[in-house]
Amino acid sequence: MWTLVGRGWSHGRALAVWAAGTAQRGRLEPLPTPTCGAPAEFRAWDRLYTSAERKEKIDMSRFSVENIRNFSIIAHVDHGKSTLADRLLELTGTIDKTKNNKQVLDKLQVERERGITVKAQTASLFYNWEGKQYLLNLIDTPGHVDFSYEVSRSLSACQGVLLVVDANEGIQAQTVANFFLAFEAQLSVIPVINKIDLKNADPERVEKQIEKVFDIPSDECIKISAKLGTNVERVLQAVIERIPPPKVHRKNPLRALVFDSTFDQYRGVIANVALFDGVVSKGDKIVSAHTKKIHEVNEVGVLNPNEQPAHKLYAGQVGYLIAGMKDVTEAQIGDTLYLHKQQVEPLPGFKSAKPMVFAGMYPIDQSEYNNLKSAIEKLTINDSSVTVHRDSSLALGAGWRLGFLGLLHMEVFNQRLEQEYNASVILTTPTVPYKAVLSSAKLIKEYREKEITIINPAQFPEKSKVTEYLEPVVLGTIITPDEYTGKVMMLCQARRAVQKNMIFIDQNRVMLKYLFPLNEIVVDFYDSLKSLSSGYARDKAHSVGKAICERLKDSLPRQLFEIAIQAAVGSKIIARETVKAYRKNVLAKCYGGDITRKMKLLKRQAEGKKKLRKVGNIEVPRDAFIKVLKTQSDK
Ligand SMILES: Nc1nc2c(ncn2[C@@H]2O[C@H](COP(=O)(O)OP(=O)(O)OP(=O)(O)O)[C@@H](O)[C@H]2O)c(=O)[nH]1
Repeated sequence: MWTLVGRGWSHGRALAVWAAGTAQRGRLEPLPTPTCGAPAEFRAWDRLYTSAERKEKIDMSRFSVENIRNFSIIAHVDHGKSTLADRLLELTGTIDKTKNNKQVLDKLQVERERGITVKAQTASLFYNWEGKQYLLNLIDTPGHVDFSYEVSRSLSACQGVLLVVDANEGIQAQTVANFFLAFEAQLSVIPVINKIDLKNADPERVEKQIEKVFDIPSDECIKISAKLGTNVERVLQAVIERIPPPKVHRKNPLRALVFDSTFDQYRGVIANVALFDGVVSKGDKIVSAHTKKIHEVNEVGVLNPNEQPAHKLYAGQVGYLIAGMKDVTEAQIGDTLYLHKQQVEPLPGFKSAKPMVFAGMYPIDQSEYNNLKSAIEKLTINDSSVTVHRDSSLALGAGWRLGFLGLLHMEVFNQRLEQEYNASVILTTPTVPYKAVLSSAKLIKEYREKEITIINPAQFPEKSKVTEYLEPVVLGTIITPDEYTGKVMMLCQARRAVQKNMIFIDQNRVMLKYLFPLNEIVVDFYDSLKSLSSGYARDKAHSVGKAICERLKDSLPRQLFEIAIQAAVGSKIIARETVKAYRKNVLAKCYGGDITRKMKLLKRQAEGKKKLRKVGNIEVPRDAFIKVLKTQSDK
């Protein structure tokens, strides 16, 4: 839901979170050079789990509801979720202990290259403890704020979470945001302090922070080293002891929540489901509460972490289901599946993800339009949070306007297009959506709405048609060392942010909450924040403007008159370049003759050029736009 906040509007649960003064990986890192094919490590993992090696169908009835735990790992970026997941998979014998087990659940090439989790993955772990066999369903979640939509949907299938905090860095902005997602969903939270092997680790200080910020007694924290495996077994035991089994009924008719879905070109949609009631098996006819379409189930199973077919899935369990659906829209995230002729009340679904950053995407060469179209279609099948509208531009030709959850999401999408579909694209500078409240009944009738959402700057309505413009705002959390507080506050004010809260989380760390206009932070806020803490804040407008002018100068064909290229911020010109005119030799036919005749000819030429300059339109070749846009995206 969009709720109006002051003169802006805010996104229901989306928290923009940033951290200052930390050594975490940057949001706006340049893209690594695309590589073709999978890295060696990736191939090794694939070889371990080819479908030919799948085991016999597994009998899941042996796991009664009391012996099931559904949990997730949440943390700030880089605090060690994926490493902990690897250790849990090893400890439960789900994967062999080898040195190659690095981020086993991160299957996408982009995830491995950037070392980030983008897509939440599920793994069912079988674990014997005190004479009982437990089924522990682990759902790995992305740490970056752009993917917090993935976090919240993963959490809806869980009863508890492991909240991982780095023993050196302590609580960071995203630790706070993720904790509150779990808290709102009323999940049990097990705090895990990771990386205690680091030289600068200070687990006692982090314990105190956890007590202060989340009100969790410090003796509940488990101190581990996911890298070395220290104390990881205690984490598994805490999952069993502190997280309750799911509250479900196996005798009731089937009620399954779709919490993720992927598309396989041979088998169709593979839906990840959490069963709240009933049982499902091959041959069952199921109905989607959303589309009302009937499908026959071909296969059910659990992810271990590769697909492991099962005879049946029972309430309380988490697994996958294949039912001949040809498009992920037929198994939308948040949808409820039930048995044909046994209709049930649908489970509360998810709020659909709202794209917050829009950019134009065009093929570098228009003849590639259809290939790119099909690549975008395939990729969006697996990422339903991207929106696609057809668009065209005089300069760049036919293309699309795509909506993303954030800038990193946009970069990852672009990188996946390049790596998985070999597509080369031009992306325009990202913008945020605005709303315009229309001024007259006639206009409201024309647009069939009181308020229109504008995702393309070219479609901004005239001022006379509008009573008010609204912009999206986000609640941001910044955690910074005390010494930078003043500078950070000045930066926030300069970005039109309104302070909401400020607390000291320990002697030298401050947590600030601000309401930010999204447009002010979407592109370079994180960079500015980082440069503040490293002491080299600078104004980028001049250098960016100059670089664009220089590129345009090199790309524009010369004309008979001089062309001035200027970069402006508002009405202030910040950079200028000149494309020199061709000079026709008007004196060529003037053999000898006196000097006044020559002067006259030159004067006439200068006047002609002046006139030309006034009326002269220049045609900017498509290439020039592409080159300019490329410099921007290279930044
Ligand atoms: N020294 C030390 N390093 C660790 C430990 N756990 C993880 N790391 C390192 O920390 C880095 C980040 O770990 P990941 O497991 O990828 O972090 P993550 O939280 O999954 O990251 P995202 O998926 O991007 O959110 C990697 O270089 C790990 O090797 C630990 O216990 N000790």
